[in-house]
Amino acid sequence: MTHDDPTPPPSSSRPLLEICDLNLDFGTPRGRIHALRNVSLDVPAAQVVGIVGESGSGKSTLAYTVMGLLAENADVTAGSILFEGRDLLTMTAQGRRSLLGDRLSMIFQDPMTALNPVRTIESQMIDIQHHEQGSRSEKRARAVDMLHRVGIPDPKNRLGAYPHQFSGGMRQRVCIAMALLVKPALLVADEPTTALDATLEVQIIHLLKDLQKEIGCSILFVSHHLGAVAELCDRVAVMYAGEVVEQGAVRDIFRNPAHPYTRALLECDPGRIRKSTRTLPTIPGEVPSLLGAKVGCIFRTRCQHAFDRCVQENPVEYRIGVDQVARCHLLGQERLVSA
Ligand SMILES: Nc1ncnc2c1ncn2[C@@H]1O[C@H](COP(=O)(O)OP(=O)(O)OP(=O)(O)O)[C@@H](O)[C@H]1O
Repeated sequence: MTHDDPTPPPSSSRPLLEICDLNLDFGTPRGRIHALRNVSLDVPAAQVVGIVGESGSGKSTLAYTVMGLLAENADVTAGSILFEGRDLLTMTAQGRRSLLGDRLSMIFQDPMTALNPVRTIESQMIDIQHHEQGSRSEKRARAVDMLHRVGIPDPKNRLGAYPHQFSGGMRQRVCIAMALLVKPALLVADEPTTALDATLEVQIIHLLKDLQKEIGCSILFVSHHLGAVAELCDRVAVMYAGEVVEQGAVRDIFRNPAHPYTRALLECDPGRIRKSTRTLPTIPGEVPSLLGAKVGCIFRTRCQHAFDRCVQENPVEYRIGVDQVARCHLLGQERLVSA
């Protein structure tokens, strides 16, 4: 990550999505919750980037911020989110609307969040193509083709059905079909398999992988499931209490985790790198309150290696090898890597 590099990279090598030093608070009667702190993350073109971390670490907040679907009490206090070089945070509402459902689309944990229960799948799949050229019958044919590709049996006849007439797994397939029908550059997927049973999860992950390759889009994939991330993603960012503590190539991080939090997550998950669908097990201790300012390492209260510096200073990002960075004082202390 070289966000402070004064020379911008050539546009062809520029990541599709560049999240730089993003800070977001939620105003609450108890005070301000710092849900995202100095989050920097790139999503390269045609790659899948996973976001993992325990519940409450800020994964969904990050995904929703990219999509501009923020709660009323949310306040972005600093940072930028560049999508194809344009800042989504300062863009006009009209500019953002023109991207949604065209260059940017989303799938949710609960398919009913995306589907209108009182309209047929056909009308929703035709509507979502409002940016696309073509007659209604051409759009209908594209919808049938996409439903077929996501594995909906007898798609021509199923077009006239309402969402409640599909099972949970089939509804999520319909949502994937809708999200990919417009051939987005970026698909944001917020725990799309969490509500499904293990067999369905594996099927949906394979489906996403195949379609991502075929369409050539990027995916920002939020998940609790390390196995799903290992299966689908090229890169992964590990979040803890609103911060990205480690990120890099999936293979490097799963083989050689550098941050004690990443290690703890992986050590607790015997199915790692295999096709596990386990949820993240608990690590001893509790996630700290996100209220108020923080000094020092956010993970120190649960870290068995914590020392004085972890209390006094926020860790900087250390580079490990070519494509892996982590925020941990141990990495500087042991002089394993260069800052
Ligand atoms: N509208 C809101 N108002 C106040 N706090 C919020 C709001 N939305 C989220 N939070 C808080 O922000 C923090 C991050 O939540 P978020 O849902 O992004 O975490 P997550 O990692 O996606 O968790 P999960 O895996 O359980 O969905 C949590 O402490 C959560 O309680």
